Amino acid sequence: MYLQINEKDDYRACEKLNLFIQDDLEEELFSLMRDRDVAIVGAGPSLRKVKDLKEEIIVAADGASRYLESYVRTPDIIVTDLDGITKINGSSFYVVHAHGDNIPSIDMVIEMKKMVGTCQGFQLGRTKMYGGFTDGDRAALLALIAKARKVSLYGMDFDDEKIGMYSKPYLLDDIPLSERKKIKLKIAKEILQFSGLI
Ligand SMILES: Nc1ncnc2c1ncn2[C@@H]1O[C@H](COP(=O)(O)OP(=O)(O)OP(=O)(O)O)[C@@H](O)[C@H]1O
Ligand SMILES: Nc1nc2c(c(=O)[nH]1)N=C(CO)CN2
Ligand SMILES: [Mg+2]
Repeated sequence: MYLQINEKDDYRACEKLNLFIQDDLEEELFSLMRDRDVAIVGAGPSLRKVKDLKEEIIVAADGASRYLESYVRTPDIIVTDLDGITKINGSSFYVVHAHGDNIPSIDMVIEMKKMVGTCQGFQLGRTKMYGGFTDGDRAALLALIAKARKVSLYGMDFDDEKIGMYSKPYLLDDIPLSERKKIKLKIAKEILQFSGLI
């Protein structure tokens, strides 16, 4: 089993996302995290143990944003490939990742007040590439690049046998890891180890 990522589709996705980007808000995004204590929150099963966060800035990885909005506080930043969220809130800064498997969902960015777009393999126009693979490790690298004072991880369960229920809007409970998700989490773990964050 491998991920079967289609480079041409990734390119098309990046082209589409770039068409939606009017202003380059990268500096505004970085300034939210610079010299701040930043919490990066993933959607692993341990997310439901997060009751409050002391960090000044909360960055949610995709589906984790739905839990945080309901039970903790609205994330300052949401890093998403658009399949973990169902609606756009008016206050978070969105970092949207385009790839070959989310091309139709890219339309959702129209509603976002503040957005930076990222792609993989190609950097076109105003899109960015900060490194990383899954929304969680991409969010963590973003905080490092933005020069956060301290980066703390929550809801990141790379060795768990389960995918957390907040990973997708249609899940009602944690579910066993699929082969595809296992590979994705292995890549994410290696990136975070290489970055010295775990
Ligand atoms: N056991 C886990 N289950 C789900 N997410 C996890 C787990 N452990 C860590 N995470 C992190 O939480 C992040 C958010 O989860 P989510 O499933 O919404 O991510 P995603 O990157 O959008 O994945 P997908 O490829 O399924 O869209 C992941 O990107 C991953 O980095
Ligand atoms: N084409 C494609 N690219 C990706 C995908 C995916 O499902 N398809 N998932 C990712 C991590 O969540 C990162 N990149
Ligand atoms: Mg997702």
